[in-house]
Amino acid sequence: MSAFELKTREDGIAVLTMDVPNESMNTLKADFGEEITSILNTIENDEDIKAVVIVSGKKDSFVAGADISMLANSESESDAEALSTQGQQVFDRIEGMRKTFVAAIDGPALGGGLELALACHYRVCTDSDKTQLGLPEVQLGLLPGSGGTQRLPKLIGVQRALKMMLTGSPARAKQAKKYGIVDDVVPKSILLEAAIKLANKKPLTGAAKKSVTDKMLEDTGFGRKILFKKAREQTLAKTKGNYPAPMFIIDSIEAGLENRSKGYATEARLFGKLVLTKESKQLREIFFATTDMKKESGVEGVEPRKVEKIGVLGGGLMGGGIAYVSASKAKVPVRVKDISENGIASAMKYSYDILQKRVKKRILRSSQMQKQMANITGCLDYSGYKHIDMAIEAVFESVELKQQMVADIEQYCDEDTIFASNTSSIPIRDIAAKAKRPENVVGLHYFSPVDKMPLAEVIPHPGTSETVISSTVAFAKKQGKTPIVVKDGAGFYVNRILAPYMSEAGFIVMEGQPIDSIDKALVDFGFPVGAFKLLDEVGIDVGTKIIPILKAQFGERFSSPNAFDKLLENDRKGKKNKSGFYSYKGKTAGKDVDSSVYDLLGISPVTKYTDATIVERCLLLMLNEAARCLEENVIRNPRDGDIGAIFGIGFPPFLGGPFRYMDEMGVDSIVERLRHYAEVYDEKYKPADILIDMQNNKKTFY
Ligand SMILES: C[C@H](O)CC(=O)SCCNC(=O)CCNC(=O)[C@H](O)C(C)(C)COP(=O)(O)OP(=O)(O)OC[C@H]1O[C@@H](n2cnc3c(N)ncnc32)[C@H](O)[C@@H]1OP(=O)(O)O
Repeated sequence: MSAFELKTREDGIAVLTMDVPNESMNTLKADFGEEITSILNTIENDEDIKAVVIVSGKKDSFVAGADISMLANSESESDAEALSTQGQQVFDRIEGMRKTFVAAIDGPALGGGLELALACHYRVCTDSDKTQLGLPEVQLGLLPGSGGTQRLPKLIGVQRALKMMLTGSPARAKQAKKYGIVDDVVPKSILLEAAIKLANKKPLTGAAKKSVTDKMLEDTGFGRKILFKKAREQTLAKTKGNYPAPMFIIDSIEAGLENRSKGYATEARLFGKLVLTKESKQLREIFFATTDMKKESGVEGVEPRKVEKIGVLGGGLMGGGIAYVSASKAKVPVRVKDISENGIASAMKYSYDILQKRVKKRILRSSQMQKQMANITGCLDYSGYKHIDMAIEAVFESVELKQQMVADIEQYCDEDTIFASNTSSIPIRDIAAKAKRPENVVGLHYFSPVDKMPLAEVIPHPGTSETVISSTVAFAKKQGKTPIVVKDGAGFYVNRILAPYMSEAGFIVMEGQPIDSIDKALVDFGFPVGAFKLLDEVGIDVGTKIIPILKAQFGERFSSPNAFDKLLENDRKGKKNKSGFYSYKGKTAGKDVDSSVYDLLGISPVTKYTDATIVERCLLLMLNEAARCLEENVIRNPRDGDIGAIFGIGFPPFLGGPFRYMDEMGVDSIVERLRHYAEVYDEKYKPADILIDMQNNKKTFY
């Protein structure tokens, strides 16, 4: 079966439908080459064909880019470069045709899919929520390798194109029109009609309309020098040199502005290099892991119940975030219960602020915003709770309070209403201990800020029913989360591996190492923020609360510096009360360490350790604990452990997660370093049994 079908209409406009057999989404594959060439020959030679409209035969999607799995077949940089050149040549031919090509886009047009559309002379897309146009290659450690780095800057200007390619964020329909990526946005029902209208125009390629300032910056040698210098500086500040792709994107765009053929050659050569990098391989694995996880139900073969109406208990920061993702992503009515009207108002404001921004950016229409806001209502009692399918609890961390919430839900709601607790530290079995229907109780642990962090931990206790597990997993997915099912116990998975890493950063400070030097070492290594910045963000009170719980279950290896109690006695809670490790006063709020913290801790800061030692000491404890979690079946497999760490903590994605990283480094070397620190420093570094066993049997995690 062929992936393409060309049908010429009576008016001389040919409709080229792409529909890759046996796949849910169209992707571009190297072996389409011959077929496409033959179709283009037909189009060129058939005088009855005046113009071409490219459409997708798939429901709700255009083309999702080059086939990512195909890239693994490239054995050398030149193999991968050849893939890029092949794509460039096909798209060049389309652009150079004397017949008009129009891309009619409904759903995602990403990567190579958008590059195909950019090679067409005109583009029209639907106003569907699913429509998105972007070049997300950077998220795979790649660059747009089929002319994207050359055509997008021409079409929408260098600065906007740079931003889109460096972040990988796609544009929604309205934004795409505003930026000039598409010529028109129409309802789905008239997509073909609109495309045909454009097909009757001459085959001209579009160019960005620029302001005088943009012309100065983008179209003069001097301006470009400034622009690219700044882009490189900003990129390096963000990537710390850990990701090669963004710099290569800048190089390719710059080369193309100097000279067309140099631009295309640079793009292909650098694409070839990137495909073979370790970073891109790890990022591609993350893509495959997350697509696999989208298909999993949490319990094989157990159908989830529908969750069509929910309650959120507690309107604080977490409750507000949970209400937002439920109303806006899962699109279900949410009833927020709080003990004060202020609590309800703050939960509503959480959604209002985010939605308002989206309206301003033209991602959302005002009417859509109103509809989503109308999905959130509040109450001070349990009115409106009778028929909710799930109550998600996000109240203060007290087991008695949470048990009371379970009893309330059992009293006011239906018999099968699920009670999901967003506790970050209390074992779920304790919350369920007094429940009449413990089978309905489950943990559903989000990460702050809820609207941004993609992970959710689903935590059954031994009595949770399988249907409750699969229903919770399904609902978390509807909220846009990637859920992992983890075993009940202190800290579950993510906080359990984070805690020793954070505490170790604390011990290093107590030895006198400056706070900012520790944070910088961790950020340069690839973490999104340093340990102390993170504690300030999360709240020192909240962050340290989990330590005694972990220590009670797992013992001394979870100790943290006693001196941290002094911070709490001093009412240092972090950013929320403008008093933490960093200073939150004045213009540089959050940038500089608040030096009075050293007096409080009784230390005089002096640099003692190299970045490598700091990172190694913190990281090894995290890796060792992750290995223990696998050993104890807290996580189901290394893949869940990697995704959990990347999506929940921001473990450097280019390293693939703790388990892929250990495989990459070699279990031998991890064990050797752990033993070294256990001998010279503290026995908490004693390697987990699973690591020693793997070393003896020469095993890897994957
Ligand atoms: C030379 C070029 O410049 C290089 C490139 O184009 S690199 C590729 C760039 N494109 C991308 O990064 C887009 C990747 N895809 C996505 O982000 C998402 O799949 C999407 C937003 C398009 C759709 O998401 P969603 O609706 O949740 O569907 P999702 O489950 O992810 O995908 C559906 C199927 O398409 C597959 N798929 C989607 N994009 C794919 C791609 N580019 N390559 C291979 N498979 C892909 C998925 O693996 C999945 O396969 P399955 O049905 O066998 O499990």
